[in-house]
Amino acid sequence: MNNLKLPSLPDMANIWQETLQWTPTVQQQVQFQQLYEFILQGNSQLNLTRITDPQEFWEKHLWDSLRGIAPLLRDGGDEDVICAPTPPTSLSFIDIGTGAGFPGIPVAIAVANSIVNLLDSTRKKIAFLEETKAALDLTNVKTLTGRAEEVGQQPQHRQNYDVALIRAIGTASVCAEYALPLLKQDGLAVIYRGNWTEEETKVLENAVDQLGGIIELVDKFTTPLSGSIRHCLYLRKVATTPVHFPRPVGVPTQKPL
Ligand SMILES: C[S@@+](CC[C@H](N)C(=O)[O-])C[C@H]1O[C@@H](n2cnc3c(N)ncnc32)[C@H](O)[C@@H]1O
Repeated sequence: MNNLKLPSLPDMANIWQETLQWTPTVQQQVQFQQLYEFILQGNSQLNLTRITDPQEFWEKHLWDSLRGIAPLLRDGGDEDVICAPTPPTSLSFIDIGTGAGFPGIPVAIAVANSIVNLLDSTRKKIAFLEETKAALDLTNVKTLTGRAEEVGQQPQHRQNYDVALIRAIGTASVCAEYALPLLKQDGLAVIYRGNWTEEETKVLENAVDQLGGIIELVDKFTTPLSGSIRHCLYLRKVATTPVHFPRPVGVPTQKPL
């Protein structure tokens, strides 16, 4: 890494608090900044992200990653309240197709009492994430190189995770086929989307049903800086996923459910 002065992320304490009822600690802010700098520097060798402006990085990578897990963290008393990002018990997460570490790394920074597994098929990206993990001292992060279709059939990973996160990987039914086999019974898949319609929910329902899941919530929200509309889909695993899912590499995308 060189010594060039890199831009600083904006201090968004008020917006974190207003939107998630959570404010990062000084250490977490330092880790977010380190992550930003690592990605800016890594971008010169690897195509990690086109989002490099500090405000845009904050909103589209940091805030968006944590907004996806917000409903998981509700205290159950008031449905409208989103509690600080610390689940009551330690959870095991898997981020499928994590790329430069989103949403998995911000989640690992915010939710230090949980283990976050980062899965990607590109070895170079996983090598970059190993360096990031060491530099940020993220002892709760594990990395895994592989295809979701294959990992989902491996006994050490199948039915092994409480929460599967999946952002910017194909259609929602492909995401569901990658995520649901990896979940324990009652586990939750979080699919991050931009636009979403009721018609798409109806199509997805059929795919999710075949995989042993239900659509528990379609959460629509507005991003705090640019005012964009986004959605997160929350799928609950309510039955065992049939053994032939996920189908072999390439089949979920070529013949979506
Ligand atoms: C567009 S990037 C998204 C990265 C990140 N989730 C984000 O939102 O910024 C897609 C990533 O998924 C990985 N990927 C695509 N298909 C995959 C599969 N079947 N199994 C594992 N990783 C996959 C690619 O290598 C790439 O790093």
